[in-house]
Amino acid sequence: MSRKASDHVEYTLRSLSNLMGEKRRRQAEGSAGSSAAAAAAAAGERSLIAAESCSSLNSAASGGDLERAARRQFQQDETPGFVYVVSVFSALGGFLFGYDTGVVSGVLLLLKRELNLDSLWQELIVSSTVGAAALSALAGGVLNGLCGRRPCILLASGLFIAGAGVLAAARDKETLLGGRVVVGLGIGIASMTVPVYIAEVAPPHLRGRLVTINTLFITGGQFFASVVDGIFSYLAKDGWRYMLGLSAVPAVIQFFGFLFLPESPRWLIQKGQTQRARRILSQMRGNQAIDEEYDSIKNNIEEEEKEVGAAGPVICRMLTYPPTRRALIVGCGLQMFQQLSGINTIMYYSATILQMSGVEDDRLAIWLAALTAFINFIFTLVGVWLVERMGRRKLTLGSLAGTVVAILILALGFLLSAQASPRITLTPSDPSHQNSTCTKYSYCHGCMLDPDCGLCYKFNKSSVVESSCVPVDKDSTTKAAWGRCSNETAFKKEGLFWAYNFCPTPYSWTALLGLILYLVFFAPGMGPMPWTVNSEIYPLWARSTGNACSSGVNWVFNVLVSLTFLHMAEYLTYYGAFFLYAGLAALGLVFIYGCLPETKGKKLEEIESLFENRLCTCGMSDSDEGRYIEYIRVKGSNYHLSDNDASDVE
Ligand SMILES: O[C@H]1[C@H](O)[C@@H](O)[C@H](O)[C@@H](O)[C@H]1O
Repeated sequence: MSRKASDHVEYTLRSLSNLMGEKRRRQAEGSAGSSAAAAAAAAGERSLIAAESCSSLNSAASGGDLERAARRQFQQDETPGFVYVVSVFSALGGFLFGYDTGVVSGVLLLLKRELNLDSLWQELIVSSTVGAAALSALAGGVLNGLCGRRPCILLASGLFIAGAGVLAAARDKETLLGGRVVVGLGIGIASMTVPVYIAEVAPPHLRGRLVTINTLFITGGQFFASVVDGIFSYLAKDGWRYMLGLSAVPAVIQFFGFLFLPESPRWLIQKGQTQRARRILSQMRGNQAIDEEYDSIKNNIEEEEKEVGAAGPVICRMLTYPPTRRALIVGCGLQMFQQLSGINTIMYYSATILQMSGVEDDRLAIWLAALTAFINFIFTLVGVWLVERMGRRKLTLGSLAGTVVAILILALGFLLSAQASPRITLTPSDPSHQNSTCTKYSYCHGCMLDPDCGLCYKFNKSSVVESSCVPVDKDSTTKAAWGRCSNETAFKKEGLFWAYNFCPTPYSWTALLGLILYLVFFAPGMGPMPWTVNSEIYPLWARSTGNACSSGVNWVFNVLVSLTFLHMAEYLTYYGAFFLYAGLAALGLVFIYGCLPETKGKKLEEIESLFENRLCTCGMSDSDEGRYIEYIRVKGSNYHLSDNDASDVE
């Protein structure tokens, strides 16, 4: 269709679920209102359905090209590049979230020697950031509601810049701890604000994809951090300053970018700044008329205020109003199960899993850990591609089902390795004459689970011989504290090997296979969907608070899982811990199957209706009532544009 011709085309969007909602509302008012009104609504609905089938037939018979051209034009009109620019600038918050949480493992390798950090301080430096993120994500809800999304993103990037400065210049561990807390505060605010902001500026057919880009930036940040860790690990002195300071660069870009970028139009409408909201909305929608969207946001806000009232703290109103209570349960449940599936222990533990499968060199293990982060990143990209094709529900279910299988393979790998664990044949005596626990183990498996010990051994063909369990060096896990394996260059020359945290067995590849499968399945769905779904399931008045709570839940479970993993591994062994994660992930699968409705393609204002009925409907709500039908009218004829399928309208 030529540009000139398209100028005369009139586009109309209709939503059947709006009409359904209206009908339901009228029915609820049934006894008070007249039955004629309900009949009229039903008649309207029937005629619309009739129009749908007629127009489908019509278009199938004659208007294929015209329809396709109209779709294309419609989409072009709907999505100006500005929406992408705004989304990418906000997603830099996700990048910083990923970078600052990911970079710390490389930092610690260098720092613990330079500043003499004991394990308590190392733990403090890692968990203080995650703990601060949990607190600020919760506080971010109030800030978002009061000041808007834009000031919160600016605040987060300001905190990232300040934190990076403090960390790069730190002279002692206390300053470092302070810097990590500041960065954590930034991460928490960014993690809850960015998805909300993107969801509020994006058009419905692109919303899932654009919000998922934020998670792509998170995993991109984690990957970039692992590469930076690899590069600067060669710089023993001050390398960690560069690792930590580098995050200031994207933070400064985001801060200055956001000085020129707009506030969310939905938040502005809620605050009564309607002129500004209209201006920004038309900037975001290009040539497309914004009246319908504007009216629908405004009506929704007014209706919500009538239904829920404006008195009392938002969280209390959310908990007493069934649809938002249900949405909150789904949102927090998703975030909880994301963390309980063990993603961060997999990421943290990847170097060891890789070592188990035969990678002996420490440096190589760091680079292979970067490869793990890369797989996580690339498969999140697959999620960006799939989210508008498969929808959130199918993608999350498929992803979690695959994740459960992958964790089982991983656990099985550890189990087989434990069973095939080599016997310890030598018990050398401690030169300091102190009784070390290490020499008491008779199998490698016990030695591996003790964080103070490692295995020194030789290979005869492919079996382990002359093995001894001895204390690990306090400064470097790559060698023993004393004995045959205490001098790295000498023991390698003698054909000896040192295994810390793993046992050399023929089954190690099973764990490696489990690790790769885990990331392939987890990254496209369970990684991004909890963030994406949370950004869309709450009505405007509850959106900041809902996202604050669910992000808080994510961070709290993140701390819980990472802090308990090593203890769990000690008490339950590694395979026990992974069988437990598999069980928790399977529980999550049941929860998601029962409770997660499909939100693809729906306007934010329509999603609330998905939670109007009882919570666990096993996805039924996306079948009939929730059907979202868009129409375009081309020169007076109705063309059926999409029926729950935004994929073919790009
Ligand atoms: O969605 C993200 C992503 O999957 C990251 O890789 C993970 O580290 C985060 O904890 C999670 O929230």
